[in-house]
Amino acid sequence: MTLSIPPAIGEPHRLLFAIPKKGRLYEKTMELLAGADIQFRRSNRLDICSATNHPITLVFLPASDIPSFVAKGDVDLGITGHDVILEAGMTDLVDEVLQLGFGKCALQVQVPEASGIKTVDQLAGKRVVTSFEVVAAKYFDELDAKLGFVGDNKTKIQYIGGSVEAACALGLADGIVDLVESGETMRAAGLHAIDTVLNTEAVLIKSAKPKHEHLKPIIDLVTRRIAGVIASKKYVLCEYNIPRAALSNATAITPGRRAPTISPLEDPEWVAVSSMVERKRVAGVMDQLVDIGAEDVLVVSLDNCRV
Ligand SMILES: Nc1ncnc2c1ncn2[C@@H]1O[C@H](COP(=O)(O)OP(=O)(O)OP(=O)(O)O)[C@@H](O)[C@H]1O
Ligand SMILES: O=P(O)(O)OC[C@H]1O[C@H](OP(=O)(O)OP(=O)(O)O)[C@H](O)[C@@H]1O
Ligand SMILES: [Mg+2]
Repeated sequence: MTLSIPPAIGEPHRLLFAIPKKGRLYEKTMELLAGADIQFRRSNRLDICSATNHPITLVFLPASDIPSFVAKGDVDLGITGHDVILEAGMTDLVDEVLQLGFGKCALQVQVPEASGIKTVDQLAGKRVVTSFEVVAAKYFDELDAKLGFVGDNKTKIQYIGGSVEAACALGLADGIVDLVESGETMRAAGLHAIDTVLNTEAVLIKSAKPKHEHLKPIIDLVTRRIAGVIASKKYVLCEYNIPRAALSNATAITPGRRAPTISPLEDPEWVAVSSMVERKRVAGVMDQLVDIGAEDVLVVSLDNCRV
């Protein structure tokens, strides 16, 4: 598809694409845009800029503001965390088009290791500090209801904007609800997790009721390109030679996405096979292939692809 020269910002047929302006999602989102060949030059400190090779305007926003901008159709596409969409109460108003494979972490209930609290039932009714007050309130409302806690006996949720892990040591809370990836922050604060509220990763979102129907082709193009970048990180190409007699066993090990490519070799007893394999499975796949007689097993990284 050929796209016309971009008109100026604000012209109606430019796609507005919201990008996290800082934090954990920023670097990976920049890599994704580069992989999708969305080129731009952002002036220092400016939060809006035009792509130079597509009719797209990038808007740099806090990750937590992106769901409501997209839900209202004020921007057409956005990248943010699944957790942020739930916290903003926007699940019904935005479509999560693609899971992006980064920003993976879990929202967990944590208590001081020294507290003796082992279950969320023991924490219920006490003080909980979090940046996720909506999600945490829903979680503890359900728990309080299950335990029959009402009125003053209900769990007290208090919002703070950051450094949530310090709340227990400061005497502000008996437990917290916060994100955990490696667990380093949690352990450094002397906390341990007693339950997982949700798992999250970065997602590409669009409005469930888009304002600009005529932008559908460029939305689809960007979505396909980003899907291609993600697939190229998720898969590798595995190539090997195998005796014809072992081919059916080999293709069971490497079935590919649709089907493996099988090519004849000069030696009629042998064939060459080429197949996409999930990167995280590839070491085990290579072991199995060698076990059934494969030779010259090669693994090739993908720069980009369309799936
Ligand atoms: N440790 C982490 N590992 C992976 N993803 C994370 C982690 N922390 C946050 N995220 C994801 O990134 C989203 C934005 O959080 P982040 O902390 O990067 O933004 P921020 O709080 O606006 O930035 P900052 O912490 O720099 O002020 C979260 O909602 C979550 O989806
Ligand atoms: O399990 P870990 O790998 O340690 O990651 C978890 C930490 O990452 C995020 O904090 P961030 O660094 O964004 O700082 P913030 O608390 O100021 O937002 C999150 O709020 C946790 O504190
Ligand atoms: Mg943060």
